Amino acid sequence: MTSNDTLERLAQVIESRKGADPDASYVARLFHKGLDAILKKVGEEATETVMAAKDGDPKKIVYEVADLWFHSMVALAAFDLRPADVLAELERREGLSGLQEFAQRSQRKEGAQ
Ligand SMILES: N=c1c2ncn([C@@H]3O[C@H](COP(=O)(O)OP(=O)(O)OP(=O)(O)O)[C@@H](O)[C@H]3O)c2ncn1[C@@H]1O[C@H](COP(=O)(O)O)[C@@H](O)[C@H]1O
Repeated sequence: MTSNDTLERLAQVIESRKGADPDASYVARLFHKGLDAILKKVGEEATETVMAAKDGDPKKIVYEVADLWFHSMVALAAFDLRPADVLAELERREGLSGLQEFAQRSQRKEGAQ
């Protein structure tokens, strides 16, 4: 079993919660509350990840990043996007140095001016 399978399985569960009973499911409740509530959770979990990293406790960091990934996946689902879309973008970037990509972006900006 690969980690891609885990993400895809979770994405399917998240998708199945659209329109489900908000009293029976946390994800259904988030969808029911709407995009602002979902994005608020993403922001909170990002902050909690930073705090865990500042504490330097590896277990806490993994726990908070799991919360962040999970809520980010709910946000993706709100836009009918899937983990495969993000993985495809990461694959596209594979082997392209961040510095190289930044230089290309700067050149494009200069060309546009
Ligand atoms: N991976 C998760 C997952 N990660 C975190 N959470 C929930 O996210 C909620 C918010 O987390 P917070 O850190 O904000 O905790 P909190 O309870 O608000 O409390 P504080 O941290 O503020 O003190 C908690 O209730 C967690 O249980 C999750 N809820 C669901 N899933 C997955 O989603 C599936 C569907 O869940 P349901 O829709 O509830 O059936 C589950 O089977 C899981 O696989």
